[in-house]
Amino acid sequence: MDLKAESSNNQGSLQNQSHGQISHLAIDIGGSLIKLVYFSRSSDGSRDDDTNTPSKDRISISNGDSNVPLFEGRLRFAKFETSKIDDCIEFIRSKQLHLNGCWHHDSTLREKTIIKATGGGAFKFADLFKEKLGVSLDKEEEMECLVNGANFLLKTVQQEAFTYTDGRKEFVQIDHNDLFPYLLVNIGSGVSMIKVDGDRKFERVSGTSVGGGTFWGMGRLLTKCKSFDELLELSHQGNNRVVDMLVGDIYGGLDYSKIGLASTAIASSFGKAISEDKELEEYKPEDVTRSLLRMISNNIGQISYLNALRYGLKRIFFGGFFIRGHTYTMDTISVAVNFWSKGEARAMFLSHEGFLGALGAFTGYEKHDLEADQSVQRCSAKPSCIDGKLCGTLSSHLNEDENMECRICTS
Ligand SMILES: Nc1ncnc2c1ncn2[C@@H]1O[C@H](COP(=O)(O)OP(=O)(O)O)[C@@H](O)[C@H]1O
Ligand SMILES: CC(C)(COP(=O)(O)O)[C@@H](O)C(=O)NCCC(=O)O
Repeated sequence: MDLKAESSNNQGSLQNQSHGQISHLAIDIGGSLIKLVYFSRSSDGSRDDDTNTPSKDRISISNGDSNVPLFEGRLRFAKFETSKIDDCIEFIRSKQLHLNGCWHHDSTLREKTIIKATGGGAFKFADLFKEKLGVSLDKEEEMECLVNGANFLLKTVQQEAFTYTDGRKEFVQIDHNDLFPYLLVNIGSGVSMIKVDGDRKFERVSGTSVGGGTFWGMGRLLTKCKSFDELLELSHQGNNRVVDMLVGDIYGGLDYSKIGLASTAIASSFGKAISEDKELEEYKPEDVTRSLLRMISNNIGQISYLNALRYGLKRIFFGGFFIRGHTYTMDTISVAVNFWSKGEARAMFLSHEGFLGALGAFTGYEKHDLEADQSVQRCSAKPSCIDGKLCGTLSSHLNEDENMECRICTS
């Protein structure tokens, strides 16, 4: 297949864009947030139109048969609250991302643009996308997308996984030959725990409904915070000991050494509230928030560890937007895993934490390649790294808009 020729045939539909040429939009519509990943292609082979990105900072797309780059550009990330899905649709429309999801080669089918989509919203909002943008959502299984996204990142991005202990972030070098098995814990609105044994080899072994949605929902009710970030910021300033009942509160300031509990350990989350004659308004919102965050993070850390123990897994990777790169959250989860495993298991975090599902859906474009369907051959364009054939090193950072950008450096 001559992908270059097809690409230039397609030029017409792309010319009107004021930014780099876009292709392969994938979307993950979760209970709380919508995540988008799309590929923005350099039109002149040297620079991204809207970014001044040096030409070495590029992701390459090959036709799957070879590693010869056909397109260069970058993967872009964006997110929206699911409750503001209209803003997301407007964003897609304004950037014309929907015109370049999976574009049919066959002119009779050109009207039928398909976008790879995952998460419950791919079902819930399919009609809305059809009605507002005229696109069909090609549904990819959510757990499969999470695993594909995690495996892709762990194999491709140099500084993707890191530990967080005692306020120190330390990147972990992943040995590709020794990646499996591991436990993937995705903390979204709810929490899924997946035992990953290889590429496309996995089993969802557990989950809990006490997750990110619980923190955001309860936090909102208890503090009247208007945004998730405000809630996180508050928790940063709080002291959970004002709200939580500690072992020392029960044991007259002493440790309960016989069962290994320090006087400072939490005996009962929110437990102090029962013994004090105080109304909610008399507690500082920052203390309540801190206690809530700690309760939820501890609980997830503990259940994760128990599942790792159940299946003999030493490594636990945490993803999902609940973590939000928040140091206190990561610290609490790390301490919980370390405490319960007596130092045997390690909590690791992912730089692209919230985009696992969307990236996994993005890699789904590969499948069309395998199906070798003439009508969808254009879909066989894919980042060569997804194929496992690395062109370079993917690096990432958070930009000011908190949209993450990641690039492949071809040096
Ligand atoms: N800007 C935000 N708005 C709402 N929730 C956020 C935000 N940033 C992080 N979160 C947290 O991330 C969770 C959603 O994580 P995510 O992985 O996107 O899951 P889902 O796929 O269920 O939407 C929310 O429940 C909340 O705890
Ligand atoms: C149903 C879900 C897979 C949906 O994913 P999400 O939108 O929360 O990312 C997730 O919320 C979940 O795994 N909840 C926990 C359900 C349970 O195992 O009890």
